[in-house]
Amino acid sequence: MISAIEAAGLSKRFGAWKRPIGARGCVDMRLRRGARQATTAPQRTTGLADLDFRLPAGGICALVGPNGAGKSTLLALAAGLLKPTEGSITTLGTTPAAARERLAYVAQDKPLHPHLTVAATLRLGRELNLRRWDSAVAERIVAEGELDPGAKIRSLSGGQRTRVALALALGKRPELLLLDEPMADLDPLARHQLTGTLMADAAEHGTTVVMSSHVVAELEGSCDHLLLLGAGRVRLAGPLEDLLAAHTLVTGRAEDALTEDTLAPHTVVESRTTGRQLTALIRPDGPVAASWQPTEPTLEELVLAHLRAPDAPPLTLDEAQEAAV
Ligand SMILES: Nc1ncnc2c1ncn2[C@@H]1O[C@H](COP(=O)(O)OP(=O)(O)OP(=O)(O)O)[C@@H](O)[C@H]1O
Repeated sequence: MISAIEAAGLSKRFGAWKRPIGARGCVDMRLRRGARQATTAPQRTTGLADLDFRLPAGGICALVGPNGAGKSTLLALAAGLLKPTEGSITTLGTTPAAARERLAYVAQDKPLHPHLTVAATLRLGRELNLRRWDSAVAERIVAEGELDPGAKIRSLSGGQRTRVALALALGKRPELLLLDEPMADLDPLARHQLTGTLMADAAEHGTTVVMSSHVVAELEGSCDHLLLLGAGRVRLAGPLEDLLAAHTLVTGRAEDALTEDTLAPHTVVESRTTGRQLTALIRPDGPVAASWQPTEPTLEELVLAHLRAPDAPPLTLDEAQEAAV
């Protein structure tokens, strides 16, 4: 089965040259001459470190993680706007550059031509994608936001620009849609309505959608794959149903837990004590002791527990690997 995205040993580091800063905040030439070694040492920031994962085609993948986790970096690599430092990434079974016509990418800052009108922006979208353009969906998204087709992009609010950017992306009728926090500046009603349009359209056309978001509760019920990044690494990856089933949220009396240590056989992702109650997210290894009340976590509980416990062991559930076992 073809993968929407496949990463093998994928790393991305960003380089920057540190300049010595003098007392008044400007570059100090004496420091520059005296400490040549220090002035030219490259400062490397890790965007992604040794990522291995496979995202199957079809369905909606939620890409989550704390600020700086590497979500935007991964989306830009998948879109072919960045090149890996090491390892490889393929999209739709080929290089991101070769897949460019078949994918659409909406960056966090939604770059559009400010001097064009909404109608001219859509016309440009059509001209650039003559073979694939779906004017019906693009015009519907714009119309649902009651945007004036004659309005200049620069006169639109942030949320209205997002709507135009999504209209362009869906109008391209992509096989893979990469969205970087697409709903961040939409009001709750627009968010709800556009999410509905996006999901229905993706389901109808079999589009794979990868969507980064910090609003995890809103992804519940709409995504079927999860990729959780932390510090440039994969923390959780796999079909959402399987990841949820691999975890159990247990609650019990804190004293019982401490004295009996009944959670020891399991992998404890995170545990918290509130008053006399202890709640823990575990990956069970065998039956859970009867003193614990087990429930399946929600997506939000799963993600929050992993965000609170950045050192918890990672878990990747790959459909292909499981089928092979
Ligand atoms: N152009 C760049 N130059 C230098 N460092 C960069 C660049 N782009 C990203 N980084 C660094 O790479 C890391 C990952 O950044 P990235 O923007 O991918 O995170 P993110 O998960 O999208 O964060 P956020 O949730 O805040 O949008 C961060 O440490 C960031 O500082």
